[in-house]
Amino acid sequence: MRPQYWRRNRASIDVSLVVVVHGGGASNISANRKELVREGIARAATEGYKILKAGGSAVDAVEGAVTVLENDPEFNAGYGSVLNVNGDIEMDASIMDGKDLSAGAVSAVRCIANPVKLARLVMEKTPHCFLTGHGAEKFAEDMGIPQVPVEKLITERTKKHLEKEKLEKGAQKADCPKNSGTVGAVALDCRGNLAYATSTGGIVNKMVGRVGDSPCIGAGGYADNNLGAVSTTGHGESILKVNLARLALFHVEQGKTVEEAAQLALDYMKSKLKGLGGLILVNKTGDWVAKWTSASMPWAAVKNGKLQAGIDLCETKTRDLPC
Ligand SMILES: NC(=O)C[C@H](N)C(=O)O
Repeated sequence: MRPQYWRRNRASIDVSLVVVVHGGGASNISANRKELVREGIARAATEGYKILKAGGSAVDAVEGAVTVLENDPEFNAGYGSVLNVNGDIEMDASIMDGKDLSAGAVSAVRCIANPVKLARLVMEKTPHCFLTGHGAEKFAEDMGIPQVPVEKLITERTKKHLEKEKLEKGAQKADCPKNSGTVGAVALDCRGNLAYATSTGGIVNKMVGRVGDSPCIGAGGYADNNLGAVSTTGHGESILKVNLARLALFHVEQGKTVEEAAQLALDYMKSKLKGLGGLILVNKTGDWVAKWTSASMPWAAVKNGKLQAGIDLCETKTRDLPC
């Protein structure tokens, strides 16, 4: 008879490792930014996959991938978050472990570089799921997370973006945020665990105190080992109203393929509310999908050492990762 550990190891290598990331459902991305966005998204997926290959958990992988995107000024999360009506930053993030449905979220946080890390600490070090504003920042301080002056998270591009938005439109009313770049990741690890993380600066020119879908479990994302993991992006108010992430997984639960489930959920949001957006989804057997109804959504996925990435519809580039 084979020893016990053999079976455990077998179980761990039978599952495909999968990481999928997105860089936000958006209107068209200008040609001069496309390459930077493409590189950033591929770097994040590669980082997530590296973590999984080294034996890290799905939660480690989504946190790692999202951290890369929060640190990249091309994306609307962490450094490079869009500005609210006062020219200030208020960021939202959430994370969930599909193994036991544990979840952590923060909203309206200002002076930290990586809200996803704070969301994970909420999940692991508090009896709560969700901390907001001042309380979340106090908790960050207690956890020893360094304070970053908010000006350090603001870029020239986000300042211009706000000016342009104010000139053009006044209050934000779009069905889909313009040129946004909310980020998210989903992963399946070698133990069959699923996780998601989502992080955002929200929508440009938003009211002070506005909280979107991204930190809300079931809307901005969801993970359940029995079903799959989802991270969403797009018009936050619409995503909240249809509970987009959980809705997509409901369709998986009903026996739909990942492709069908994503399409049904996004179509419902569009037909019911004219809300546009996108999502990434991986199920428990490692099938994955990236789908959007917005004009574009940068995405990248790694499975079996192969990296695939795209920005617009009908555009997928594939390359093998060095082992
Ligand atoms: N682009 C985005 O995904 C924005 C985010 N869903 C929000 O409304 O806060």
